[in-house]
Amino acid sequence: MHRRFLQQKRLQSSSTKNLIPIRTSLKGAGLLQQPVLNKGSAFSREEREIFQVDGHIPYDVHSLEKQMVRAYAQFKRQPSNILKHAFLASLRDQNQILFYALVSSRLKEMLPVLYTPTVGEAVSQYSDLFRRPIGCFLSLPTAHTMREQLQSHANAAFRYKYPPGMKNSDTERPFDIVVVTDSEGILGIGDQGVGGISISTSKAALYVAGAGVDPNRILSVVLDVGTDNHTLFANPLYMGYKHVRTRGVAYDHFVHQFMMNIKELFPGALVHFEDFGLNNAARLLETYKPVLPCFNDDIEGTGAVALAATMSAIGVTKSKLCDQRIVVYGAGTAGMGIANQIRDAMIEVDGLTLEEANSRFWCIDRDGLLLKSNPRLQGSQHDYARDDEEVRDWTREIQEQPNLRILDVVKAVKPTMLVGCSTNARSFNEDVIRTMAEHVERPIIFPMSNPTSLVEVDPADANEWTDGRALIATGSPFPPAKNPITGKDYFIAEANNALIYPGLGLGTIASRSSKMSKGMILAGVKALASASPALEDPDAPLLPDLAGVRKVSLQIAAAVVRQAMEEGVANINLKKDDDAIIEHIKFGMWDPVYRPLELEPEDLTSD
Ligand SMILES: NC(=O)c1ccc[n+]([C@@H]2O[C@H](COP(=O)([O-])OP(=O)(O)OC[C@H]3O[C@@H](n4cnc5c(N)ncnc54)[C@H](O)[C@@H]3O)[C@@H](O)[C@H]2O)c1
Ligand SMILES: O=C(O)C[C@H](O)C(=O)O
Ligand SMILES: [Mn+2]
Repeated sequence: MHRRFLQQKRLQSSSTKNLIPIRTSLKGAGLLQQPVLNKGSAFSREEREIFQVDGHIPYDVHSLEKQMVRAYAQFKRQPSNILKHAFLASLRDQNQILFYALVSSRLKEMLPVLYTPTVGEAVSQYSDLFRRPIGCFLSLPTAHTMREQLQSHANAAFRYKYPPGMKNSDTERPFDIVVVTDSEGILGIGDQGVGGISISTSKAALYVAGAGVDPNRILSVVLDVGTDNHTLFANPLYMGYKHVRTRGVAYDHFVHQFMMNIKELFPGALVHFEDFGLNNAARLLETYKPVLPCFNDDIEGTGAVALAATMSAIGVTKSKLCDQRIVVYGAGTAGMGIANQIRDAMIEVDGLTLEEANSRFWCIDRDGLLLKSNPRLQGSQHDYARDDEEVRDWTREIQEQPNLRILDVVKAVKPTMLVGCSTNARSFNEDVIRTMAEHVERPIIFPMSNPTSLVEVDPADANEWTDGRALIATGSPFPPAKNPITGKDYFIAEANNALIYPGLGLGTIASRSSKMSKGMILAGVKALASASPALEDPDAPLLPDLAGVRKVSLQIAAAVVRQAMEEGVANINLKKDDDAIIEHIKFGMWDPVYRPLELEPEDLTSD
């Protein structure tokens, strides 16, 4: 049995996998309405006859390529990015293959529409633009039937049925990945109530387009516990639970009920937490890490991509991680995630002690520089809070500031690296950047806040104020900046977690791991850093282009699988050999191609 499976696996591991027929009993209008199976004008003559599609569609048969030409022209005709986003959502709802084929073929152009920054608008205008629901809406008042609601999604998810003898992707659990948000901290735009579903569906789309995860094996969820957003309350069209945001015991109970249902109904599935609020994100991750495979994209994904960009930058500056003096501006979910990830790497790579590594960071939040005397410190902030004594050594001019702001800290610390996760637009002003650049040859500057309007500094400005010396990475996509000295374009690395989470997720599910460990994340970071264009050319971007994420994801996933096997958390029977690992991952990847359709045998006999 096992040998036969391996033989089939070998047979199917090339592109022939895409030619395995799918069995269905759907016909006619029913078939056209199933986005997973619908081919629209691409149903072949034979399929049209067998599946009674004739009459439901114009006569001519079109290839997927021709359909993409038409869909792209329609996309281009949409007058704004938000309408382009809505167009793509409709396409996804009609024909899943065409949607992913189009998006994958033009990732560079489509990503900013499908994802950041446009997804921010899609979330905030969700109730106004609503057409058809995609995803799973778990609302607090209907918590008593949560299990049935999740089960109903599992039942409704399309499952491929391959002919006997072929591997069936319908394995023991209905979903491999569950992307969930409670919408309290969407990007930098805060509480967005039920509209947060669009961040979940958008992150899910990137697992597919960016890493080849099967779209039918991802569940996108919003936990609707109410909202404190007054604009949403004032909107008569608002579609969520109109109630102040539930907090405390009732909130924790609801989240716990959700997590326990996932564990029981979808055993081993990876839970991807997205855009939870500051008071919950780290706490929930810590609570559930030991319970089931889970991952917080804003903490771990952002930390991971920032660490990869940092490794790449220190390759250019020819320095070590432990040589960096790092100012983190905005000590929240993402800021602390980044500090923790870089700090842990200083320990692992450079052999620093925890204390030594912590001492390389100066973190600033609303109250200014985090000091040990501050009674409002929370979570990881305690690790990085500076001794009040230290500040007493700073110049009188700095000490006399009411609370230490970014410019004061930059003057005193002379950082090599400045990271922004504050949502405070344009806070890295000319003074801050010029002061930093006075003391360091190649200032490393990562304004990470999203969407575009919230960026701490426009990379074009940072580039100009540093005479083109800055090594820059941003959270949202930006056009290249001109080097004021050489006149050459400097391409800005997009340090968005989307460059790494799809690969981390793919590696975790491909290894069927019982968790996503720190070691697995670090392995993924190293794989991403080793794909940096700046390794070859110091004037090239610090990270590979997000448009090439699918290729990078495979390398990241392979590193993750290898590490999972080494740590003994993987649940697969595979040789620890790079080719075997890559082959195994590729085998499980989903491609947007039309597979031949075959009628269920019972339908054949009953006809
Ligand atoms: N590039 C990426 O991949 C990526 C990933 C995650 C988050 N982000 C971005 O980072 C930003 C923060 O996200 P988060 O999830 O950490 O939010 P968060 O609310 O958890 O943290 C924001 C922190 O900034 C602080 N802050 C706000 N205004 C400030 C000010 N004026 N001065 C100093 N500190 C201030 C807040 O007190 C809070 O601690 C968002 O814009 C988000 O889009 C980017
Ligand atoms: O969603 C993004 O673009 C990245 C990140 O998860 C964020 O919250 O900003
Ligand atoms: Mn996020």
